[in-house]
Amino acid sequence: MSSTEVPAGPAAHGGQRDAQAELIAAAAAGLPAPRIVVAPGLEDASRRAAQETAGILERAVAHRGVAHLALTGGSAGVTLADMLAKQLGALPAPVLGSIHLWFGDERFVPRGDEQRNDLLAAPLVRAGIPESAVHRLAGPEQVAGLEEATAVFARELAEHGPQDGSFDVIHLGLGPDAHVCSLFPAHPAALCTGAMAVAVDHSPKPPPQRCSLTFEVIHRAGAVMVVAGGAGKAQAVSASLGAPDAVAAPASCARGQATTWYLDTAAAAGAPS
Ligand SMILES: O=C1O[C@H](COP(=O)(O)O)[C@@H](O)[C@H](O)[C@H]1O
Repeated sequence: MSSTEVPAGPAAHGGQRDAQAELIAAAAAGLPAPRIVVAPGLEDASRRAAQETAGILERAVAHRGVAHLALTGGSAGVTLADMLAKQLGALPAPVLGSIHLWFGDERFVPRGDEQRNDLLAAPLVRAGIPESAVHRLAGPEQVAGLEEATAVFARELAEHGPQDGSFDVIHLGLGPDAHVCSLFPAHPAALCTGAMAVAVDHSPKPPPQRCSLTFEVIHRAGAVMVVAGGAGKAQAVSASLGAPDAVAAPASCARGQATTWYLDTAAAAGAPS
């Protein structure tokens, strides 16, 4: 099945969508429950995540000669990128030269547009990650449309991405509606199975066209790190740390082989005690 086929898309009937939602929730429920780390502020929470990320990537390069990290956008993405640049800047050049950067989701707007998540790669490139190892979604000025951009991205993932689609680390921000990547509540694209990347049209959050990794890829990751700060995220935290439900709270299905939520105290107000 190609990445551009969205089996749970508008053409999919309700029963099919229900079945895919159940499949995703069951897969998430079979993975280890998230560990929760609470820090005083978003910067501290991001620093903790960045420290653990740098350690995992360094060990991956030592073992396999290569490491793959998917970054997030949004408020957490900004602090995470800065903290990570500090941590990675301390690693030897050959390690930095073996790290590949991807994006858990990207907005389908022109390259360089301020809405692009991939602008967050800048501090990491300044820290020593080669620009050639930054894997960016094509913009509308480069391809015919979102479907083609998603297909090209999925091909790049298959050819140059992690073996078996297993990222070493995936960073995820948390939307106030409990979305992760561009997998939104009640949006058919969130239920895509059988593909690594999915085209997300009519996103409830602007811009309306995006490309996202799927839950299948998130579930295969060695480490999934959800980072969130602020009281505005507390309700989403509460909705997401219960039983997995891909439709009502996609973040509840955001689990990998190991999952950690790094929260500041305000966001952690929504976490179970
Ligand atoms: O649109 C997006 O939103 C989420 C969360 O963003 P925030 O600004 O509410 O923290 C982000 O994780 C995702 O990567 C991004 O594209």
